[in-house]
Amino acid sequence: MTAQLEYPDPLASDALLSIQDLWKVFGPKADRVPRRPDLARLDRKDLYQQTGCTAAVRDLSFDVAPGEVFVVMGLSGSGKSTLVRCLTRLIEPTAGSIYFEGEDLRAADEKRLRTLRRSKFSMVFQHFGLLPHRKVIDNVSYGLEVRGESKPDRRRRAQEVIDLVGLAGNEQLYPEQLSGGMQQRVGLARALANDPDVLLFDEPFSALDPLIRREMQTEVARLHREVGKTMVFITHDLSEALKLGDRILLMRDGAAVQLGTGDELVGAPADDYVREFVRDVPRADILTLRWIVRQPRPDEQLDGPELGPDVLVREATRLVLESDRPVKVVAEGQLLGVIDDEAILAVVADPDPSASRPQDG
Ligand SMILES: Nc1ncnc2c1ncn2[C@@H]1O[C@H](COP(=O)(O)OP(=O)(O)OP(=O)(O)O)[C@@H](O)[C@H]1O
Repeated sequence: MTAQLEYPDPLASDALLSIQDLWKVFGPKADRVPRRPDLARLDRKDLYQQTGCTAAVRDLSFDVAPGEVFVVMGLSGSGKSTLVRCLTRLIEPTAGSIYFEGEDLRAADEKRLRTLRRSKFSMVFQHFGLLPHRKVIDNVSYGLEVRGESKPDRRRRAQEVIDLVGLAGNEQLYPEQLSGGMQQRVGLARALANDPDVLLFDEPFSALDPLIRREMQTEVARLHREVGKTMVFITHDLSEALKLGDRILLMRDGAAVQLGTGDELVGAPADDYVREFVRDVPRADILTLRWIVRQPRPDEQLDGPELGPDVLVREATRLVLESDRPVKVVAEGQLLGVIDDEAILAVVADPDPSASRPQDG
């Protein structure tokens, strides 16, 4: 199975965000590029040579489901920041449509957009964007102040989210008195204070050192479990994408290379570019038994232990290797197939992701 790019129908879908045929082209007479197939199909270099334009976002279509963590991943310059800014029209798209809760955002006027940006979306930036002369509590409640909420309401809500992100006790400090990780917690608290429908993260942890970065990823995963917000999360870091993303959109030169779950990218890379991207991922930590189950042979005894298809290969390794019979993979009482030592070792020991193929069911 190769993960498919999705082409959503905003009227039919229950997506929170639905993006269709979205383009952002920078340069002279940019709007001719999406309209003219002879220009639209040029690669980055040729497009620039012929028109002086760069397509930062190139014909993207995808849905984000309510409650989903949707990760946009790609190397520097692949168009991630431009894409996330197009979603709320902080950058005006050149072509395509954006539906949010069924509303056509490209038809919204500036006043409506400001209201939406203030009440429905919150952004968390790489460089925190905190106000240096305001204490933590006042940074967190700033958005509520802009919205005109009363002081007691602001304080109550700010304290709630400060507690939620683990900043209690630091309310009266100024940003410069905090470490990078703590400053980003303030950024998170500020984003949550507005109680938005969607949190947009633009490489929020890139400036943090690796240990703090991992801690913050765990924090975001926990917050997501606790508050269940829809998140669009931009990163160039594959392990971060795999850790956080329900689905991952991999971009290259503005275009979608693959959209799928982490295990789809790792187990069924759409092309050599994705294969190279995921080459060093420990596959046993990402692939589930679904990817390596096979039909039993007629002579095989089917009285071995049972596991579900969504168990990670790493977690199943010991049981499978210790069992003298094939382990059965069972979902809802139905036998999907079996796993043997060979299948496990192929994933644990074989670095080539093209070796695995998922089984249906
Ligand atoms: N205002 C602009 N004018 C012209 N070109 C731009 C502009 N903004 C972005 N670009 C170009 O669009 C492409 C995508 O940029 P973008 O910043 O969205 O990528 P990115 O994946 O977010 O990269 P990074 O991680 O380095 O921020 C790049 O080639 C960039 O040079």
